Amino acid sequence: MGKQIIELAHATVRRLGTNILDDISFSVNEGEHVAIIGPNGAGKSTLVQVISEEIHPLYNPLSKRLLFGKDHWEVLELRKNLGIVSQSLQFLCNSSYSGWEITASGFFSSIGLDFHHRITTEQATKIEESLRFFDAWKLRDKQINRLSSGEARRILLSRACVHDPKVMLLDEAVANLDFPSRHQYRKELQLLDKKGKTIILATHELSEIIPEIERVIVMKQGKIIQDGPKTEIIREDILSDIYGAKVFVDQREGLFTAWC
Ligand SMILES: Nc1ncnc2c1ncn2[C@@H]1O[C@H](COP(=O)(O)OP(=O)(O)OP(=O)(O)O)[C@@H](O)[C@H]1O
Repeated sequence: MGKQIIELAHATVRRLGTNILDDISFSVNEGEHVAIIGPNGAGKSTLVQVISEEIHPLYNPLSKRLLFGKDHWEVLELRKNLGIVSQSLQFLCNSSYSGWEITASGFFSSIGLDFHHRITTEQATKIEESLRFFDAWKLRDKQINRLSSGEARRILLSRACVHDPKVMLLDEAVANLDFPSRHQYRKELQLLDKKGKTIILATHELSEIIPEIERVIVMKQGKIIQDGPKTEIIREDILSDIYGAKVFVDQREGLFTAWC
């Protein structure tokens, strides 16, 4: 396992008088993959946003946020190391930018392209490579708001990967995908693993947790209440306790599903 690339200590985020992240501490090593699960409102997206510096935790003398070994980042510089498909980026799908423009905007952490954005020949090559990698080259001229959810998600993944980030931060990236598209998405995650990326994904969909993801974090009410090997956490007794309802778990071909 590689060196530590994300380290959070005592991170608290407060909204409307409530701690929506409550004294969270955790770290991720280079090349490690982590799935974050937990009930609605547990704080999963907030944690992802803290990692990407979309949200800043409250100051506390004990708190720490080290990303790639540094505690201060210029946001655009930090984003070069992160490939993000977050809830807050989903609205990109309602824009009329083409698949190519959305992918290109990953170089600038922008929403589509603006008049001052100049794409170099080298960047154009990377845009094509990223679109082809996610089998989305044929979608390059199509407006994203005219694509299906699965097609749009492939464009968002192309955007997230175009600058060859070290870490992929994926928040509910399979929402609205049909079964074959989920299958395709898992293959895309496995390709990211083969490329040596660190994958951090927040999900309700346990089948998104590909065999290569071995560590699972469970959040509830803004806290991390479990953090460990997948096989020790995705269990009926533990999930039933977390969700407050009888949860059934099945495992097949290295993938889990759960239902109530
Ligand atoms: N801007 C905000 N103002 C007030 N409360 C907020 C704000 N953003 C999030 N929250 C609250 O913070 C809590 C955590 O939200 P978050 O989106 O991180 O949870 P989540 O685990 O990702 O949920 P879900 O699985 O439903 O997407 C929720 O109770 C939510 O209502």
